[in-house]
Amino acid sequence: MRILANDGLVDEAVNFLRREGFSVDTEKRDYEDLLGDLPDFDALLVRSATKVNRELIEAATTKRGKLKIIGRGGVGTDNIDLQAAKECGVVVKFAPHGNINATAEHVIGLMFAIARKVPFAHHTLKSGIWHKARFKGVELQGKTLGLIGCGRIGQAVANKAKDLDMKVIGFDMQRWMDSEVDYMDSMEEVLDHADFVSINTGGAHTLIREPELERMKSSAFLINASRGVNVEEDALYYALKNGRIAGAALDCYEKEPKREGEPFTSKLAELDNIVLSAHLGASTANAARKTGMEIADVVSKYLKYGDFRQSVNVGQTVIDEGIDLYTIFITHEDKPGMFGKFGTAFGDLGVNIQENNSRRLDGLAQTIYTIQEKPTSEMQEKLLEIDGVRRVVY
Ligand SMILES: NC(=O)c1ccc[n+]([C@@H]2O[C@H](COP(=O)([O-])OP(=O)(O)OC[C@H]3O[C@@H](n4cnc5c(N)ncnc54)[C@H](O)[C@@H]3O)[C@@H](O)[C@H]2O)c1
Ligand SMILES: O=C(O)[C@H](O)COP(=O)(O)O
Repeated sequence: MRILANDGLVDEAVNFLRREGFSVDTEKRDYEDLLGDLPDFDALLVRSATKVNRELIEAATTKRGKLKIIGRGGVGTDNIDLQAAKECGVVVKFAPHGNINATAEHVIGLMFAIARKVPFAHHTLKSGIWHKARFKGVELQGKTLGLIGCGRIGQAVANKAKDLDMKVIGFDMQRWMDSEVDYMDSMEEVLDHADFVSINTGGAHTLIREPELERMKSSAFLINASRGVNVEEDALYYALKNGRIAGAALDCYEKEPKREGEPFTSKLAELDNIVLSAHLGASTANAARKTGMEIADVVSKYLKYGDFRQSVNVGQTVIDEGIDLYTIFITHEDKPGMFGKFGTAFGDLGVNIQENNSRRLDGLAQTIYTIQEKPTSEMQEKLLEIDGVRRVVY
């Protein structure tokens, strides 16, 4: 099977996939080339740069199109049309663990950068001018960090901030046990009290507009290493220009260039109370290795064994399907044709099969069918009539 890694993949992951028997192509394709080439690949691996829209997915899944899975080497899947993939029978998986620390460290780094004005001091010294009084900063110790979104990355930021003697408050609809976060009941409460606000929700919603910026302390800093869309850039521009808030540090933007070396334009860059980085949260060798290995592993497992774990557009397990399910256990001879007969028996009884799992016993097989109807004695008898079936229980 063929895998296209369109946004790069560490050598270790490429080698792993080759050892697993896949052929791996890492040559980056632009959109037009992808449209033509993708139908010949079984899997597409991307980071955030490649936009995988409906047109591309449909083109790759027409009758002869082979695309079966899209793997996102990272967390955010907002660059992939998950619904189109679902409609076309393409599973999307992600690899959310490898870049937690890298991103959390970047958030803390951005907080220091904006609080101590390091980039501005660096810039003036590089241009040959000594400024000391102008770059008086603030310390993080004793300040309140307010997290909007307290998931994997938010929690990691909270732990690091605690080690810096910060107070950590946060808002999330889901609360982690044993968290360093002092949970608030609303985002507004966080905005009211925080000296540093860090967005870590991801997703496609705009959370910070003018009213939210108005609520923040005038001495507060906003950090966004989540997604550009989470903060309305126009509103942020005016809040920074008018001194409504003290500063901001951004890693993500409403519009991001797709390729290395492309121009970046934003009026935010005119301001001198903002620090900008080019979506660098996950850009460490460690994160690339961990994330690359993670996505290679879960994509390989889908193609080789039909394993749905770490899927984001379909249930990872039957439990996630959200419907009433029942199990029926069949011990049978391990020979060809058995599953066809089981399928026919269930079909004749009008029973919809959700999933079946099977393991070899000594000379026999143990199969569990997960079905959408409650098992009955009629079902049991019909299955027992099949030649080679030893036992049926439910
Ligand atoms: N800058 C980077 O390079 C970089 C790297 C990795 C991840 N990210 C971004 O960080 C995001 C978070 O990653 P994660 O692994 O922590 O994801 P996660 O799913 O573990 O955490 C996100 C949390 O945000 C919460 N949330 C969602 N909407 C919310 C809202 N309106 N208000 C409050 N909470 C809300 C969710 O309940 C969840 O707990 C990713 O989705 C991605 O967009 C950026
Ligand atoms: O969602 C993510 O994992 C981050 O935004 C990282 O994106 P990248 O892999 O393109 O650096």
